[in-house]
Amino acid sequence: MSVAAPLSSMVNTANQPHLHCCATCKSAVSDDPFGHLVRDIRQYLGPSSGIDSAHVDPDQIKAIMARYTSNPKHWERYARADKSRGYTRNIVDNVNGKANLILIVWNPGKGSLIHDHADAHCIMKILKGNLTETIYHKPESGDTSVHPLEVKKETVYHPDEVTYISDQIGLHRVFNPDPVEPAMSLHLYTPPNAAEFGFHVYDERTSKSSFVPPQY
Ligand SMILES: N[C@@H](CS(=O)O)C(=O)O
Ligand SMILES: [Fe+2]
Repeated sequence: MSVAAPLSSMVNTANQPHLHCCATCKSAVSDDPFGHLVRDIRQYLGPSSGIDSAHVDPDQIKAIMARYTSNPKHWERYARADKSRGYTRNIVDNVNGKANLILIVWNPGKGSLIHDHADAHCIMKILKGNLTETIYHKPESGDTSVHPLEVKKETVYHPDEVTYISDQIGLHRVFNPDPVEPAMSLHLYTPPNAAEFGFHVYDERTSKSSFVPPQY
């Protein structure tokens, strides 16, 4: 009488993607942790396109981003760099129109201008290298007096750390302090206001703001 061999002895699984159960969505997923992160964000923000930032809990998105462990193999296909710019924004997903998920490559020694976030949530996770974030107090609306922006906080973030900013917290500037190596970070903006309506940059010495229209 023959006895059925266990499945594992009959199938060579060495080159197959490993399948396991997704703890969040309870379905089988292949071993694609970055894809899984994107799916978890999509699932949290929901499949419909009704947008209301007040209904989004940034701590939930921070937690989703925090439980992903960065590995360049997962996301290097998005990490396009342009040496002629300070940093390059690569769109990963539009989360059903509810957000922009963007992988930024920061050239060595380069950073963003001081900016607001167009009344949206911004969650940032470091994927590679270190990034310095300087947060500034946002001038009162209607305050046209000329004075330097006041620094609220400066922090150096390391791989896999996650941080959050909104216009309620302040303005910020992000900078790659490494003189040689690029740094990478993942940013989620929800709702995608800056891309749709524009945002403001600020002069550090005068606090004067300038509107930056959406870039198409
Ligand atoms: N919010 C900036 C990047 S950063 O400085 O956080 C942008 O999307 O261009
Ligand atoms: Fe920002």
